[in-house]
Amino acid sequence: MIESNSSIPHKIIGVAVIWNDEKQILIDRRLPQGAMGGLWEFPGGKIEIGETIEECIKREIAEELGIEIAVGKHLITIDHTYSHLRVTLTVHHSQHLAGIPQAIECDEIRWVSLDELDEFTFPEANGEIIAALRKGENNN
Ligand SMILES: Nc1nc2c([nH]c(=O)n2[C@H]2C[C@H](O)[C@@H](COP(=O)(O)OP(=O)(O)OP(=O)(O)O)O2)c(=O)[nH]1
Ligand SMILES: [Mg+2]
Repeated sequence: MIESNSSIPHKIIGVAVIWNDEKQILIDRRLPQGAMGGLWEFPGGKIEIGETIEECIKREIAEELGIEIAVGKHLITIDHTYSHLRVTLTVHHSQHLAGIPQAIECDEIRWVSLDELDEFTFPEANGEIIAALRKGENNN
C-alpha cells in the first residue's frame, strides 16, 4: 500500500521579522495552550483567500500586535513538517512604522537583538530562519 501524507493539514503562513531603528527584532510568545504553546515566534499567521503574502503579513501584524509595518524583502521560505502539521513559512523583513506593540493574541512580546535570540526557545522550523538572519546578507 502506498503511504501518503496528504491527510496532514498544511498551513500557509506569512511571517514578519520586524526591525526597529535600534536594530532590534520583535518576537512574541505563543499562548500556553495549544500547538507549540509557550514557544517564542516571529509574529504572523495564516494567509486568507485572495491575499498576497505581503498583505497577509501586514494584516496579521495589525491584528496580533496593533502596529503598522512596511513589509520589505523576502528572507526565506521554509517548508517544515511537524508530527501532525505541515507549515510553509514565508518570511519577510519588515520595518516598524507606527504604534506600540500590544500582546493582543499572544502572551508576551519583546524587542531583542540578533545575539539575544539564542536565549529564547522557538519551534523547530525556526532554526533555519534564525540561521538566514545571522547570515545577514538580506537584512534591510
Ligand atoms: N507566526 C509564526 N508561526 C510559526 C513560526 N514557526 C512555526 O513553526 N510556526 C507555526 C506555528 C503554527 O502552527 C503556525 C502559525 O499559525 P497561526 O499562529 O496563525 O495559527 P495557529 O495554529 O496558532 O492557530 P489556528 O488559527 O490554526 O487555531 O506556524 C513562527 O516563527 N511564526
Ligand atoms: Mg499567529
